[in-house]
Amino acid sequence: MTKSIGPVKVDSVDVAKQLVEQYDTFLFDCDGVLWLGSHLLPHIKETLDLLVAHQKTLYFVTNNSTKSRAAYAKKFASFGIIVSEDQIFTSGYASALYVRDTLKLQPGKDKVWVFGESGIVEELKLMGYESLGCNDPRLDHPFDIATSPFIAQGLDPDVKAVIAGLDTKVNYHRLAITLQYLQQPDIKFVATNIDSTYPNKGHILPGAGSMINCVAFAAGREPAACGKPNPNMLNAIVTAKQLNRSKCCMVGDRLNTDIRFGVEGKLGGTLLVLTGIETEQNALDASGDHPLPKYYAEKLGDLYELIN
Ligand SMILES: C[C@H](OP(=O)(O)O)C(=O)O
Ligand SMILES: [Mg+2]
Repeated sequence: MTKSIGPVKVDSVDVAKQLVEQYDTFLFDCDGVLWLGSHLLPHIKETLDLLVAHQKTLYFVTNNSTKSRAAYAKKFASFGIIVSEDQIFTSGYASALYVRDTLKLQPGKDKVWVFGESGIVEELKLMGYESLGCNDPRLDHPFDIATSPFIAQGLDPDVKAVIAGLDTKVNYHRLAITLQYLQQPDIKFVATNIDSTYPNKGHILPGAGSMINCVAFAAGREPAACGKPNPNMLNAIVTAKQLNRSKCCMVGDRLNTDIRFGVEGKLGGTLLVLTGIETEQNALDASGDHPLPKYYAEKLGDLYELIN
């Protein structure tokens, strides 16, 4: 049996051209690949333009649920990159699809408690679901069991699911009320993604998984996680866009989400970039419990810098 070679570094024109030529569709993770927060990484626009010029199809698949697909399209536009909403898939959208298609909650009747940000609320609203929690300003007040309106009014009986995701306004009030809903066994527990951290401007910050685990631990429950590496997210994209998995390449910065998503999703290839979470040592370490990428590069912009 031929020994499979390890990850190939994209550090020459030949390898860069080989990678680009063998796939017709590229699925890009966002945080740590395209940008770090509001900082666009080097030669991203040039690389995406180069791929489009080579008739490649591009999609963007992010576990960051804080923005809706429409808001992400605006973020791309702020960098001068024109991307349509239907090229963008977020873990908030994947979670709303799960509520609609798997949990089959009734729009206009069943409500969702959101421990997360507006990206989740906006995707649920597009499907006709009312959300509670999230940006409700009453949750910004320090929790006091004697005065919390959520305790005084009691739980909303129409809430049939909790969606938990990255919430940069997390506080004890939000944790306490989310737990009250999760203590109801009939209320379904959905998580957008499991990322323990996410990269932002040279720092590694607590990710959705860190705060979701807080309420999961308190409730003694495990959520259904909808983002990468959940194959349902990839299946939804492949079906919606009629993709040929063998001609797709997943580009990401995290091994246990992006690269696992691509490898277990049987995509033709994967490219790990080292501008986010992982190091070159991690990219080559076969002893971990995660698959290794087919290719890796210092940054995505190397494709442009090598080929151009
Ligand atoms: C890290 C992740 O975003 P992604 O890297 O999937 O765009 C997230 O923000 O939790
Ligand atoms: Mg990322």
